[in-house]
Amino acid sequence: MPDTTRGVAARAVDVWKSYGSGDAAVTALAGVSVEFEREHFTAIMGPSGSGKSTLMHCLAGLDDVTDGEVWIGDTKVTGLNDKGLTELRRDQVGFVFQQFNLLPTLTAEENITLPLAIGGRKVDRAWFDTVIDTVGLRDRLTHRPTQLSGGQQQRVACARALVSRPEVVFADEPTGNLDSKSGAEVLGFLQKSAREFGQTIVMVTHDPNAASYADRVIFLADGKIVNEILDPTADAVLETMKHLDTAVGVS
Ligand SMILES: Nc1ncnc2c1ncn2[C@@H]1O[C@H](COP(=O)(O)OP(=O)(O)OP(=O)(O)O)[C@@H](O)[C@H]1O
Repeated sequence: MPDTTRGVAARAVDVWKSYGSGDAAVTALAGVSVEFEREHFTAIMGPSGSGKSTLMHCLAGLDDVTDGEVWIGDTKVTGLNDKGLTELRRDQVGFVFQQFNLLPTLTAEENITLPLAIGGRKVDRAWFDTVIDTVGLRDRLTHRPTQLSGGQQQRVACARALVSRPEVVFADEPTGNLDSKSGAEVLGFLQKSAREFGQTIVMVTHDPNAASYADRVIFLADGKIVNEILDPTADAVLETMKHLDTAVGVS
C-alpha cells in the first residue's frame, strides 16, 4: 500500500530516547527507524509503556531525542533551535489530543483559525469551507467549546489540525474521551483526510477498532518496532496485540 513515489512525511532514523540517568534511567525508545509515507494514515500501537507517546512526541518536535535523527518532510528536526522548533510545530505539524485542548474563550471558528493567525498566515477560505463541511461543523462555528459535545469539540480540534495543511497531523488517542459513535465519526474523518485530501496522519491508539481505520499499523514493544500490518482489520490488530502482550508482558 505505501507508495514511495509520494515521498516521506516523517521519518525516525535509529532513534533512542532515555529519561533520567544512572540507576533510574529508562530507555523509552531503543533504536527506532520508521518512515511515514505521505498521504497515508498510520496507527501506532503497543502495550502500555512501550514508547508510543514518546515516539510521537519525538517525531513532532515536542521532545528531543537522546540519539538518532528525526525528519518532518525535508526538515531535519533533530538539532533545530527553539525558534526552529516553534516554527516547525506551528507550520508543519498539526495535533489532535485526547483532551481536545481547545481555548474555552474562543469560538469554534476562532479555535480552528488560531494557528494560522499566530503564524501570520491567511485563511484559505475554500479549504476552510471544505474542512468545515466535511466535519459537519457549519452550524456550530460561533459556539464556544462548552456549548459543544465532546465529539463536536474533537471535530473542531481535527479541523484546527487540518486547516493549515500541515505535513503531518499527529493524533494522540483522539477517541479516548469519546463514545463509540462520536469516535467513529472522528476516525472516519481522519481516514477521509488521508484518502481524499492527501493528509498524512499518524495516530497513537490503544483501540484495535480505531487502528483498523488506518492504512497501516506499526507495533511497538519495549521501545522497538516489532511488527507491522497493512490494510488492518480490527481482528488482525487484536490478534497481533495478544502476541505482543504474551511476548513482553503488559505493564
Ligand atoms: N517524562 C518521563 N520521565 C521518565 N520516564 C518517562 C517519561 N515519559 C515516559 N517515560 C517512560 O518511558 C516509557 C515509555 O513511555 P510512553 O509514555 O512513551 O509509553 P506509551 O506506550 O505511550 O504508554 P501508554 O500506552 O501507557 O500511554 C515508559 O517506561 C515510561 O514510564
